Amino acid sequence: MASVAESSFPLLCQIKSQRRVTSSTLRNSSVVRVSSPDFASGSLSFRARSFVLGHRWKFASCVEATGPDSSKPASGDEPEDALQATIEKSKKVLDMQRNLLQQIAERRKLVSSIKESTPNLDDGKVSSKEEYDSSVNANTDETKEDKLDGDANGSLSAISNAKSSLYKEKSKQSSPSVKSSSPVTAPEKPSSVASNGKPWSSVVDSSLDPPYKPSSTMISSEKASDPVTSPGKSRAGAFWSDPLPSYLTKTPETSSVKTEEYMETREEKKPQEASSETNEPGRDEDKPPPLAGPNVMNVILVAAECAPFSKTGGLGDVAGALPKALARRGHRVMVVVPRYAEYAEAKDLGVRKRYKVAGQDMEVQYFHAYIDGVDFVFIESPVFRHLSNNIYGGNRLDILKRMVLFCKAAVEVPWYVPCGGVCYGDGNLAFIANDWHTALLPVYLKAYYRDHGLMKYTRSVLVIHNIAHQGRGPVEDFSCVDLPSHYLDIFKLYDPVGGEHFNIFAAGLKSADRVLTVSHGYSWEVKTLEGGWGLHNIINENDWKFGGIVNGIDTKEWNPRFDLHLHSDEYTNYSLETLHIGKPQCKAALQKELGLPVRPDVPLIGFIGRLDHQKGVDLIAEALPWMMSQDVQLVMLGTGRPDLEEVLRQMEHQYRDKARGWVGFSVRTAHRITAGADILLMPSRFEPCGLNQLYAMNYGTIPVVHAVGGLRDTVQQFDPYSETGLGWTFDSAEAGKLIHALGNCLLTYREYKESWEGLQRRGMSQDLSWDTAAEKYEEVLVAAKYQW
Ligand SMILES: Nc1ncnc2c1ncn2[C@@H]1O[C@H](COP(=O)(O)OP(=O)(O)O[C@H]2O[C@H](CO)[C@@H](O)[C@H](O)[C@H]2O)[C@@H](O)[C@H]1O
Repeated sequence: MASVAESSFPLLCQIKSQRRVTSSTLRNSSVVRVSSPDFASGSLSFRARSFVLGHRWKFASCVEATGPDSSKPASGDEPEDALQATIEKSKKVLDMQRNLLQQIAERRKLVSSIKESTPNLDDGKVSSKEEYDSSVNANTDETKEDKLDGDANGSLSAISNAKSSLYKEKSKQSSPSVKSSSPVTAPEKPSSVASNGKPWSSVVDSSLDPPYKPSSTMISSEKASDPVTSPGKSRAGAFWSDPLPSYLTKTPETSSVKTEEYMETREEKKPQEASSETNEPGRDEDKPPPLAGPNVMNVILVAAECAPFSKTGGLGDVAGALPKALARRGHRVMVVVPRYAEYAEAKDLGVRKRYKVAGQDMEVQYFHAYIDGVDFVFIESPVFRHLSNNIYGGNRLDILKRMVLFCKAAVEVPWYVPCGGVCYGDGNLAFIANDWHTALLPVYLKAYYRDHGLMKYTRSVLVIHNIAHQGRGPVEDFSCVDLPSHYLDIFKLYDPVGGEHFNIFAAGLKSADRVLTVSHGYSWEVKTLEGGWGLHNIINENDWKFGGIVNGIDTKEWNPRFDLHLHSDEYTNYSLETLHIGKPQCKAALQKELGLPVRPDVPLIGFIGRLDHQKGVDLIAEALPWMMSQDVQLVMLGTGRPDLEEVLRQMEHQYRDKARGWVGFSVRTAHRITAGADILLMPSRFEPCGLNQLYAMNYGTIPVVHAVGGLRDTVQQFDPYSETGLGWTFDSAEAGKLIHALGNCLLTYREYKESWEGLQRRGMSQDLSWDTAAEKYEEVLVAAKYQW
């Protein structure tokens, strides 16, 4: 075992000898590390008590040490000086006492936060299991195959159906008329061609933040299906392209899964009224969040993508923003990401290392940039080069090898990469791995180090952004991951159709010290047969270390006040105070840019996202005839499945006067749609968190969403009677439900202007920043740190 690890990791031997020298230093350097064997076996409350008692003892010693000194001869000549000295000493004692009391209070807070972040340690686990069992039992009269639905990519529509009978829409408005409205008289002649005369739907723009150049990016639909030019699609299934087992690809009739418990876990939003200056979005930039104090840790987030350097979707956004929020709390934070391209900010650190991947020697280099308080470390290797637009592309084994190399190099970054001249080291350190791509990291941490008594104080947290993608393959793939043979078992997962297979996410979930997902709703869903995509049993077995934290947003990047993409082409920045002027200006600019009639009165509906089954694009397609019969405009931006890209092209072709389909990946266009649209549609079949609805609300754009996963956590249904809520929700992934919700939304837009403005203001007034979520991450990291 050791020989496998040591042959692959020369560092291992090196560290072993170094550790003998440094372990005591490291132990002492940890702010609040509990390293004694007594503490390790003790309960949290015991640790807390011991800490407090320890301080009491110290305090007693202090009092003794600072008490009257009998060894000093009494001097009758200087009674005042002696008195003064005693007073000074007493003051010092009081100060120390105050300090200690404060520390004790902080300790208590820490202990209670640890307890709160491990609510399922005892009884929670049981209730959760019961919840799960009851959900499964509720379906016993259906076969597994009857319950699940999917397309070739294994997307699952069961969740939405499961919720359908349970979440009663609170709509109090009349259903929309589905009759065609009279044709719109356009003040300006609509045009479905871009300035170069090409149709918008044929534009493929796959650069991260590109200037729009339609003429040079025109491609045929065949080319659009090429993973090289369709980054979003490749993420959805290019790696594990083998079809998912049929138990994940059947449709449930209905499901009677109980959601009461789920509803309880949902955090209600408490939107504030948005009249004051201080409520403006972006204000939180001025007010740093509270510092982590004694909880300060070294944190290394490892992800396959990180905005703005590399991005195919929400994972990139999270990897770009969460670390900054953690750094703002005072943690030392690093992001490790592959170097897919040359990034001007990143400099070669001159460190070279070699790793064996499936028997092949591979060299990596490390590039570094320090931005917004965060160390960004880019791992350079020929296997990552030029993959910016195809991060998850290539054949299964190629991608597997890339991720093996990446995780092997990333787990050693704290030893080799001197950021600001100093390596992070392994004391007081936590890794945050993300999705299956980096799920090998917790396994390597364990197999190569902790099993050998190394990196004992390093913890790993694995975050599930989308459980539908798992790193599946045949069992033989185990030979590529370079682990001792007894590790094979944790990768094996039984599949009713394909039998036993190799599953990277399964191994990561078992090995990580903590597991998180990106919303409360999704944390419930992944424990169910329908939402767990075959991993629900593992998650339920590890419920004690599992939780959900709703994503935040980068309020610098996605803020109408500062948005750089609104600086040109007649767009403008705006805030709550200038919403009346700024948003209509952005809408007009968007209509103009898209070649749609510039009409302030027509509701402009947007959609942004990967074109796949998850995002419910087919539901929009089904609802399209009704939508196009209304006096509305629609713009859809996305890339992915060729058939759905074709839907966008067809839509634009058929409804040239009111619809635009932008096939491609354009960050700038995403920002402009978010600012210029009145309504954002998100009919996702499942949505672990969803960021676009959060961005939309921050821009005064009203979300209409399928109430599932994070969408349900974050979009509270509008109630016209109490004038509360943030948008419209519908309870099952059906076109009819979407039409109903959108119809109510359109009615409010047209007839109830004040209600509409209230919705906008409530949305914009929320604190959607990462600061709140970062504090919760911190609690989980601290809990992991004290977990033995
Ligand atoms: N064609 C295009 N052009 C430009 N930008 C585009 C685009 N298509 C998508 N985007 C952008 O990509 C991001 C997508 O965010 P989502 O939350 O919808 O992510 P996704 O499903 O990829 O991620 C998963 O991870 C995230 C993060 O945890 C979860 O929120 C989510 O539910 C889960 O499915 C947004 O910033 C969006 O603007």
